[in-house]
Amino acid sequence: MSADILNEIVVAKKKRLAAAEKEVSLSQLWKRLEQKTPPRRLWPFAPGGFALIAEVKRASPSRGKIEWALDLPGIVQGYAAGGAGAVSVLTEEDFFGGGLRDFHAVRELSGLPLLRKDFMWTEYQLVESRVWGADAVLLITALLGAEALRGLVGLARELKLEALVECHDREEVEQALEAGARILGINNRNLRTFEVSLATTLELLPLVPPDVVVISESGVSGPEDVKRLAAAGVNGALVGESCVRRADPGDYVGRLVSEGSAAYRERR
Ligand SMILES: O=P(O)(O)OC[C@@H](O)[C@@H](O)c1c[nH]c2ccccc12
Repeated sequence: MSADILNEIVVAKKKRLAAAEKEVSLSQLWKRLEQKTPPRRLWPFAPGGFALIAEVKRASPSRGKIEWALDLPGIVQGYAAGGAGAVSVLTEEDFFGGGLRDFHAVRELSGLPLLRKDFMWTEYQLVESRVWGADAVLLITALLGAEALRGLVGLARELKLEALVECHDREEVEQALEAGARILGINNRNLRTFEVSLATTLELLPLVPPDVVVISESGVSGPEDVKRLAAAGVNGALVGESCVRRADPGDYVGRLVSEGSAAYRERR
């Protein structure tokens, strides 16, 4: 596997996209959208509070297989019982073992707001996300660049999808804010090198105005991490691996939510 995994993922995704467009055209997707109910808000993720996005993740390029044969109903019920504010579902097939089939299954299992997590740069993918019942989508600044990001943030707004705009450094935070992002995801993992450090979130946090929500993504491995982030004023954490590996995802998510919320309240 080459060092620049992001490019490899994009190459694979392009093939998948071409196949999808052959099956269902963009205009057919827009038509299907007409029958859909409006998306839910990511309501707990307001500036001034702390909430958790728990992720459904079978595998990743950095870890290989994490929980390949997930017990989806068990995990999703656990996430809801533990008080997760939203669920993130990986739909990338070739490197994360996900898919829209997982997304659909989770949609059927849960009334929680759902984030579609994929590598997206086209109108087709955003409309498709809404058709499959997504409430929010991930937009990766490193993948898009400033101009494309601005276009997709606008399109997401038109579609009434919330956008979690992912950044990893100062320049990307600036691009995301200029694009009009209201929910910023600061990824502690460098998507090119896989290095993970919670310090990334803590360092970039002061660049973000108070009315923009900040979610710390990746590498959260327990309540201590969540406490550290919430105490610094971070509004939420997106947690995958450490949640899906648990035999008791509900208890674990419950602890993350209560410790994070307490640390956020007690912060000043
Ligand atoms: O499993 P972790 O380390 O808790 O990470 C979850 C999530 O942040 C990670 O899956 C992620 C963040 N940004 C992404 C972009 C694409 C794919 C995956 C991701």
